[in-house]
Amino acid sequence: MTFQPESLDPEEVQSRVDEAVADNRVVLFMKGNRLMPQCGYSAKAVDLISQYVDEFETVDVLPALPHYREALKEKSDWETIPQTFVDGEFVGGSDILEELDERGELEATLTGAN
Ligand SMILES: N[C@@H](CCC(=O)N[C@@H](CS)C(=O)NCC(=O)O)C(=O)O
Repeated sequence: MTFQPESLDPEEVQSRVDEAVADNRVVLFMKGNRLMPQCGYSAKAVDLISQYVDEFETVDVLPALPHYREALKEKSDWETIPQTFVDGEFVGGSDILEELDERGELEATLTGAN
């Protein structure tokens, strides 16, 4: 059987991004998935988030990378992957997650705890 990559057009990707951000408190757009990240930055973001929340959504951008890059940039004004959104708001990539963690602010950012 031949493997057929998923074919996604820009509008489909835009609505997947909108829905993922709207429907999940914490969502990480990444390369690969939680179990098999395909980029060190995505792996770092998974590790940082997993310290504080068990349940979070991940979206693999690799099946349509150029479309996801554009759709995400529209929302976040951020050029690179990974991208984390919490409660509908863009939080950052892996460096920003790390900075928040070093300042002791990541848990509260992810959980809404004060
Ligand atoms: N410093 C960035 C690193 C992220 C990064 O440089 N990502 C690269 C490699 S995964 C990227 O998105 N490149 C553009 C692309 O692949 O479209 C962060 O804080 O997240």
